[in-house]
Amino acid sequence: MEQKWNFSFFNNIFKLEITFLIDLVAIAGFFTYTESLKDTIFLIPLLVSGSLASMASGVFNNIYDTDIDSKMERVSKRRKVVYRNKSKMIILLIVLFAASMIIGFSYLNYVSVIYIIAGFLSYAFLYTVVLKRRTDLNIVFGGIAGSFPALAGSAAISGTVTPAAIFIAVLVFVWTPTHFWSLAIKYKDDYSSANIPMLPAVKGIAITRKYILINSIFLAIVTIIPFVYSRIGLNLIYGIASVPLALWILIPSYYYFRRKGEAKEYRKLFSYTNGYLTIALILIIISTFTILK
Ligand code: HEM
Ligand SMILES: CC(C)=CCC/C(C)=C/CC/C(C)=C/COP(=O)(O)OP(=O)(O)O
Repeated sequence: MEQKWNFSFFNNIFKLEITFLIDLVAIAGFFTYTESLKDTIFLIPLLVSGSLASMASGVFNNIYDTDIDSKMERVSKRRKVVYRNKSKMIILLIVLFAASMIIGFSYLNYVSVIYIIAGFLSYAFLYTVVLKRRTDLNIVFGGIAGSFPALAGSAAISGTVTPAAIFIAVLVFVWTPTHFWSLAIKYKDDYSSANIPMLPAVKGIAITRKYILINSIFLAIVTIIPFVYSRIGLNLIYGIASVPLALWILIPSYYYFRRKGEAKEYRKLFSYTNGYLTIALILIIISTFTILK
């Protein structure tokens, strides 16, 4: 059947939905450094360079994982395209990453580009090559890939990493296990057949439900830290909103834990995690612009 070149095709190959949320992480990091709208011109090279690097890391992951992806129903369509066009994918990977570096080193502070490179390397190598096939903690440590965009955003103009950008980096790192493990419950059998040691495939769904709840409690605590620790530099807007935001992830995590939710229910919690992070990042951006310090 002829492959349709539509959004879902490009999303599959370049992991575009992940890149969009990664871009929001970088934007939030950026605005923790500057409240001046005249600096927003720097967002263009930051988002172009960061998105190209994120897409390049996704293409690397798809090329490297063709062997295991052939055993997983969820990624079977993507795998066919990548496997049949391996040399084109390698050229694409090189072009995307080179373009990212040219734009980054031409228009951004070099510290910011170093964080973009760190994000690429932590996803492409630390997670994909080193951790993914070896340990059931692969996504816990591999999750650092999503933290580097916050630091890249903060450092875009002057190379400075703000305390609030470090907070965002920590928040995304702690968010990742709830995000992915809630999805991994649905694809447990896929990961078992591909022999990938994702938590539900190794320790079972009951343990994974418990780990998700424990991680969500930890994430809820981290969410409200700026409310009680003003040195992070987020103001009352974020502080007050952080309490319902913490409940946004805590209540569904507890609800599905108690209901002993299976695959389709935990797919809902997965969607909640993306909603949670989107709202958290928007609140952080708003709070950097308001005077309620
Ligand atoms: C080690 C870390 C991570 C792992 C293992 C992971 C895994 C996944 C997987 C397997 C999917 C489903 C893709 C599909 O439907 O085929 C996904 C979707 C997604 N991830 Fe993650 N992810 C990680 C980190 C992140 C980060 C850091 C972000 C953004 C900050 C993110 C945002 C998203 C978004 C927006 C989607 C699409 C949501 C949807 O399909 O409705 N992920 N992730
Ligand atoms: C600054 C910069 C470049 C940051 C990169 C951030 C980034 C793209 C993180 C990716 C997150 C991730 C591990 C996705 C799933 O991979 P998977 O192999 O588990 O998913 P799959 O089975 O769908 O391929």
